[in-house]
Amino acid sequence: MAVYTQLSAETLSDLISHYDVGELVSAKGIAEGISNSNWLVETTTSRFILTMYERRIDIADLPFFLGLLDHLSAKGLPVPRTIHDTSGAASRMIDGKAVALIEFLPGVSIDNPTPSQAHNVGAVLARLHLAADDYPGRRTNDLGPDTSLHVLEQCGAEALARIDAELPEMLPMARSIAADWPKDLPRSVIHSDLFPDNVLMLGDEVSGLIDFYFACHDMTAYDLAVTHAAWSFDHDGRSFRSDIGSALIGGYQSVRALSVAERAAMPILARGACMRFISSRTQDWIDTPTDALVTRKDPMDFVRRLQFYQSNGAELFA
Ligand SMILES: Nc1ncnc2c1ncn2[C@@H]1O[C@H](COP(=O)(O)OP(=O)(O)O)[C@@H](O)[C@H]1O
Ligand SMILES: N[C@@H](CCOP(=O)(O)O)C(=O)O
Repeated sequence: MAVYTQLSAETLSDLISHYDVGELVSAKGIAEGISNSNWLVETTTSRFILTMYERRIDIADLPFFLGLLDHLSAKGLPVPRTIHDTSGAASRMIDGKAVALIEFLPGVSIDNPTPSQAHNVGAVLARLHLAADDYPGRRTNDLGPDTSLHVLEQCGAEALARIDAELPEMLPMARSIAADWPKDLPRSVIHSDLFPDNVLMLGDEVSGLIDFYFACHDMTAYDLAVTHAAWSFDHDGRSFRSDIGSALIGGYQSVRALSVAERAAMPILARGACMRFISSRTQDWIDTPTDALVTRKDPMDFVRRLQFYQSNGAELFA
């Protein structure tokens, strides 16, 4: 579940009265997601998503995230635009927490993509990179390979072994990824968390890209590597779907060709992408009480993916 905060009907009505969107009809908490509280809000004029920012988001970054939604949406990407309140503000505060109202987009998240769907996800990711290139906002990636290494070192080998006997093996791996991380590849604003649950689809078409709250400036090929790792395996990372991986990269390259250097870097970028999710999931695993109303995500799902890339990355991206 992801409704961390209960909002009364009066609070919601009062909030909606600050926007030019009609009157509140209903607000339903959305179970999906783990970081923020989300409600599907219906007013007398339309449907919206109301997000309350709860965890991992520095409120100072909100103008970057919300401005990016409007920038990409204005360029024709399937990205929700933000609804500004009657004073022109893209976010408001409720009891010390920031909230934003954004456009509701149709579509469903896909668990088992077809190659055609994966192709279209790859293509829209490349369009996103091209469209974001002139976005004036700046935000550095604070979840790069040095952070992954630091997080795992802070947890320590003993705590890692308590989660899984194989997890401590990720410490030397994280060191080598951080040491060899490429630096001179093309950059833009990247989504950096384009998992299936952050893509809405209608049939084969991508109808929505959501959850830009890890977006930052970084290497575009790294974003493709994150997306490849998130889409091309079954749920627990035990089996690789080569048709999906190829379709994703083919779709990306139908819009933006990878350079020779980007292609050569894909194996380490894919390992680094896995390490980023191993480290955040490990940290959450340790920090989240077992009785919390949030389902913890297993870091081992991405250890298996990383091991796959370690063994097969060179041929896979050749
Ligand atoms: N603009 C949108 N249009 C339609 N549904 C949305 C939109 N934004 C979020 N959702 C729904 O809310 C859920 C959680 O949103 P998300 O931004 O992924 O939350 P979290 O940051 O907590 O992971 C999504 O899985 C989707 O069902
Ligand atoms: N995609 C990440 C988790 C990030 O959480 P989100 O709900 O904000 O997308 C993972 O799978 O570890």
